Amino acid sequence: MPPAGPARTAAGTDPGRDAGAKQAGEIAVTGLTKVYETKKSRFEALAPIDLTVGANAFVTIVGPSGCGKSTLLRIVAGLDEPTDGSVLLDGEEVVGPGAERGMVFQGYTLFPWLTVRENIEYGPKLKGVSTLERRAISSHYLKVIKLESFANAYPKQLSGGMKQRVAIARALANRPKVLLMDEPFGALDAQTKLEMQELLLEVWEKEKTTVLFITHDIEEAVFLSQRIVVMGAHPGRILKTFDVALPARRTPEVRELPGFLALKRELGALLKH
Ligand SMILES: Nc1ncnc2c1ncn2[C@@H]1O[C@H](COP(=O)(O)OP(=O)(O)OP(=O)(O)O)[C@@H](O)[C@H]1O
Repeated sequence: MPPAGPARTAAGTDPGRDAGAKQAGEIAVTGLTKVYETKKSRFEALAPIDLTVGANAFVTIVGPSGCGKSTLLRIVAGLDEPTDGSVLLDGEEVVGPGAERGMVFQGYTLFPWLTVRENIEYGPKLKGVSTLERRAISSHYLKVIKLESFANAYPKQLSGGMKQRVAIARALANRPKVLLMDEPFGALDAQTKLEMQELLLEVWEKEKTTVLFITHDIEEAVFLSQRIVVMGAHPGRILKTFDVALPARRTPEVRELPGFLALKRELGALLKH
């Protein structure tokens, strides 16, 4: 896990954001390619990709299995290198993992030997943030994810949805400008998934973090996103981008709107080919 960013607030204030915090979080991917090469084979995973994700935007990538979604996200995270092209975060080239980019994956990546609170405080602790400030940060995010009463529980005592809430809080505790989420709700049951989607939107509105989100679930993409990027395979490339013209506040009723259903249908048809 990347090290934490500096905590900029004193205990007792809202450590989510403060006036001095650096905002923004614009991702600019330009001419990005990825070729996996061995002595015997050459596989073009990503053809040139150009994609801008504005600061505080919520952008989702959908596409068939193997089209390179995770590869693209890993390169944006700095966990993998592009073959060509670049990723800029607020104009600065991404050359490795960094605290300003938080990751949440499908698998539960919590430390089983740490409590929920200790998991959330892990990043700030690595960075040398004082005990008092760490406590303020974890208390804030425990509230954000609505798990205050589980602060001292261990991951094995939590349900799948609760674990993913902690994973989100742990990423946020590093004060990232960007949250990179790779199928974070893919392993959850249908009802928990819906609850997590609503919680994530609440968190996103509150924390003003840019979100780049991968999913296989078209309904999830339409419900969450301001913009949906559809990728195709062989090689991985962007087929089409949709701006989601739905009310900014995504209440459950939004799922019944004609515009919601029409976009879901259009995406479904596009992904069938
Ligand atoms: N380290 C690697 N070496 C060789 N090929 C790889 C490597 N990592 C990924 N690939 C290939 O690159 C392609 C894109 O993989 P990637 O995991 O990015 O796809 P994806 O769209 O995220 O798929 P899924 O939706 O199934 O998770 C796949 O064909 C995969 O086999």
